[in-house]
Formats: sequence, structure tokens, C-alpha cells
Amino acid sequence: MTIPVAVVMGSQSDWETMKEACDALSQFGVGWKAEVVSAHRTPKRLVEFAEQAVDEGYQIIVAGAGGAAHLPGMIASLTPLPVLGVPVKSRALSGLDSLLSIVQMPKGVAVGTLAIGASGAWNAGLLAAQMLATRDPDLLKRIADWKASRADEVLADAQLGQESFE
Ligand SMILES: Nc1c(C(=O)O)ncn1[C@@H]1O[C@H](COP(=O)(O)O)[C@@H](O)[C@H]1O
Repeated sequence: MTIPVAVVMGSQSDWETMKEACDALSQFGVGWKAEVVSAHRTPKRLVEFAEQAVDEGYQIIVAGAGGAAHLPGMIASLTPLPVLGVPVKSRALSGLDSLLSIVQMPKGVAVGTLAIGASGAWNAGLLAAQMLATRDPDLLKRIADWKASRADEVLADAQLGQESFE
């Protein structure tokens, strides 16, 4: 059985954020494998990973990095698979540096960029599941059911109170 989603990150310190993507994938029953791959620190490993991703059976790559976050773009330059980029919150600039590094790709090399931090990572997992669901009716139904139950939860909490004096 092949694993459809690779979740990679520039450092082990990104795991607390990036495990959110894995949690979302697990919630929808989508297999994932997470590992540290750095464009800066382990460039040969990066090339090897990106060039072998199709043969490994991956269908989507979620890549998170912080600061000078070149990882998602470099992976996208080396594979035809779709890459979802997660800007990890950096200490110095709160992730704005990560966001701008990931989102401003040159025409012809695409990275789908999510929001900064844990919510963006979770949404990357959700989006990866939604992309896979276009060819998987059971997965599509699980996501539709989850969205409906989320809406019910929000509606249940929507009434914040009222007071009448008549
Ligand atoms: N942005 C990159 C890349 C890369 O883009 O290849 N490799 C590591 N890093 C980032 O450096 C930050 C600090 O890493 P350390 O906590 O290991 O010092 C991490 O957020 C990581 O994603």
C-alpha cells in the first residue's frame, strides 16, 4: 500500500506545527509520512527526495519551513507533483519571512501557500485530502460529512444570549 502524502519540513523544530497537517490527514483516513528535509542543510537529500517522490508513490507533498523558507519552492522545482507550502512561524519575524519566501514563486513553478502556523498546517492536510477526494468518492463523502458536522457545531454555538424586558 503506497502512502499518498509526504509531509516534509526544514527542521525537527517545525514538527509541532507540521504535525497538524498529519492530524488532519489522519482524521480523514489519508496516509502520510513525515520527515525532515532541508534545502539549506541537506541539499543532496532534498534533491534525492524530490526526484524520487513520484516513484515512492506520493501524490501530494506538504512542505513546511520557517524563516528563509526555500524548501517548498525547491521541491516544486524538482517534481511534477503538487506542493502545498506551510509558512512556519519564525522567532524573529513571526512567520512573515516564511510566508513571503514561500508565496512569491516565479511564474511556472507553483506552490499552493497556506496561512502561517498551525492552522495553515492543518488546512494543508485538509486541502491535500480534498485534492485526493476528487478521485475517491468515499473520501469525498467523509469530508462532506465532516464539513456538515462542523457547520452544525458552529450553529449550535452561534446564539450568544439575549435579554428582554417586556
Ligand atoms: N527554512 C528552512 C530550511 C529550508 O528552507 O530548506 N531548512 C531549515 N529551515 C528552517 O530553519 C528554521 C530554524 O531551524 P532550527 O530550529 O533547526 O534552527 C526552521 O523553521 C526550519 O524550517
